[in-house]
Amino acid sequence: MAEQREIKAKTSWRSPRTICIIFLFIAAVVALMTIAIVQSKPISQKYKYGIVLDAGSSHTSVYIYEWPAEKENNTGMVRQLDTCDVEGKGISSYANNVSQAGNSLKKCMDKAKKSVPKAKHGDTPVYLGATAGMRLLSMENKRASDEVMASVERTLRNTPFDYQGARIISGQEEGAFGWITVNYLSDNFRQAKPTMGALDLGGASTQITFVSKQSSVSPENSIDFRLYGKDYQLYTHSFLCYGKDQVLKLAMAHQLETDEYILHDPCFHPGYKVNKSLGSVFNSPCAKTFDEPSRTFTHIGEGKWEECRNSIRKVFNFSDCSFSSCSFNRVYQPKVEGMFGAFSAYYFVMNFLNLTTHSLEESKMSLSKYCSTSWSEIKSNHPKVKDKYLAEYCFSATYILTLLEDGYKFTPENWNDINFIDKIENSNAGWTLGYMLNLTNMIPAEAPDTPPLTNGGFVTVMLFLSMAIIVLLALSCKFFGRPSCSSPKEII
Ligand SMILES: O=P(O)(O)OP(=O)(O)OP(=O)(O)OC[C@H]1O[C@@H](n2cnc3c(O)ncnc32)[C@H](O)[C@@H]1O
Ligand SMILES: [Ca+2]
Repeated sequence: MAEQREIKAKTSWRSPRTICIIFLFIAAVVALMTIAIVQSKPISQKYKYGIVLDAGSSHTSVYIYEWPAEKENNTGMVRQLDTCDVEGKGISSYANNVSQAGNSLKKCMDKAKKSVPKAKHGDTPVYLGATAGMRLLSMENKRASDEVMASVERTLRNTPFDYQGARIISGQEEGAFGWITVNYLSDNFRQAKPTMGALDLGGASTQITFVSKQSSVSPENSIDFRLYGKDYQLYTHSFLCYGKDQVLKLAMAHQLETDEYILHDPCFHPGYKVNKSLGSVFNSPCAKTFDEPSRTFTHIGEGKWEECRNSIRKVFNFSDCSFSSCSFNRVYQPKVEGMFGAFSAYYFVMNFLNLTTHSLEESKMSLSKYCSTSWSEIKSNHPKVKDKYLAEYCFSATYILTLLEDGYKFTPENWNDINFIDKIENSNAGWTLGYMLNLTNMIPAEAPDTPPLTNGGFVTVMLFLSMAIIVLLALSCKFFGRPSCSSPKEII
C-alpha cells in the first residue's frame, strides 16, 4: 500500500517535475505560435502595378512596373515588367494635329492592358510626364501645348486604369527622379551605400544630378531628400536646348550665320551631301527663327573631328560665371564627385561606337578616325541602322565628350567614374521609376521596420522549439506512463 502511494505520488501531475514539464511545454507551444504569427507574412505573393508614360521630345515610351503588394516600402522591390515604344515622334510633334497625340498612345495602352492582370486594372495608377519637347512647345505656343496635354489626358482616362494625371514635369524633377531611379535600382538607399550621380541626355534637354559635399550657393540647383533615414543634398541642373537634337540645330545655326546656302560641316562624314530646309534648323525656340524657313541649303560633310569639336564649343558660354565655379552658360556647378551613371543618348551613342569602356584619350582618337570615315563606307558597314542616327553619331559623340569634359569638367583621371548604362537589373535608367516611387509614397523618409528575425534565425528558432516540444512530449510520456504513449505490444 505504502509502495503504491509512493508510486502514485511520484506520477501525480502535481509533482514539481510534472508541473515544470507542463509549463515548459505550454511555453514552447506559445513561443512557437507567437514567432510563427509575427514572422510570417501572407505567403501568396500579391502584386501591384503602376504605369508611367515618358513623353519625351523625340518619342514616348510606356513603362509598366510591378511589385509585391506587402513589400512596397522595401527598396529594390519594384521591377520593370514591360515597356512599349509608341510609334512615331514625341507628343510635341502633334502641335498641328492635336487629336492624334492621344490616339498615338492607344496601341501601347492596349499592350499594357494585356501585361497587367485584368483584375488589377482599376487599381493600377497611370501617370504621364512630358519633358523638354513639351516645355519648348509651351514656350512657343501655350495653346497648342495645352491641347496636346488635353488630348493625351482623354486617351488615358479612357483606359481601365486609375488615371492619376498628365503634366509637363520640370527639368529639376527630371534630374532628381533620374537620380532616385539609378540609386534605387542599385539598392544604394537601403544599404546606405555611396550614391551615384545621374547624367541624362535627351533629344531636347540634358540633366546632371549628384550629391555634393560643397553646400550649394544656388538654391534653384539644390534639392534635399530624406530617404530611409538618411539626408541627401542634391545638386541638379537641366539644360533646356542642350539635348542632342536641339544642340545639333544650335551648332548648324551658328555655322549657317556665315553662309546661308552651303554648310560645310566638320561633324558629318566626307561624302555626305543632303539638301535641307532652313526650317528644319530654325523651327525651334532654341535656334533663332529665320525669315525664309522653306528655303533650302546644302549640308555637306567634311569629317574633321578637331574642327567639329571647335564648332560645338561655340554653343557653350564658358566665360561668364558669377559663382565660385560654373559648368557653362553662367550655371553654378560644384566639382563632380563620385561615380556617375550616364543613360539615354549617352548610352545609345557611346555604345554604338564601342566607347563605353575607353579612356577619354582613347575615345577622342577613336572618334577622330570614325568621323573621317567616308559616308559610303559608314553606310555599307551599317545597312540596318536608320540614316538619321547613322549620319549623326560623329556629331553626337563629339558633343557628348565636349559636354562632359568642357561642360561638366570631367577629367582624364575621373573619366572612368562614368558608367554608360542602359538598364540596371532589367529596368531602364530614366526618371520614370523615381517619379512613380515618389507619387506612390514608396520610398519612406525613415527606414521601415524589418522582421524581428532574419530568415535563417527564424528557421533555427523554429527547429529548436520543435525539437524541444518533441523532447518534452517524450519526457511526459515517460513520466506519466500513459498507455497511449506506449507501444502497441505493451498495450496488449
Ligand atoms: O528627354 P527629352 O529631351 O525630352 O528627349 P527624349 O526623352 O525623347 O530623348 P531619348 O532619351 O529618348 O533619346 C535621346 C536622343 O537619342 C536619340 N536616339 C534614340 N535611340 C537612338 C539610337 O539607337 N541611336 C542614336 N540615337 C538614338 C533620340 O532620337 C534622341 O535624339
Ligand atoms: Ca528623356
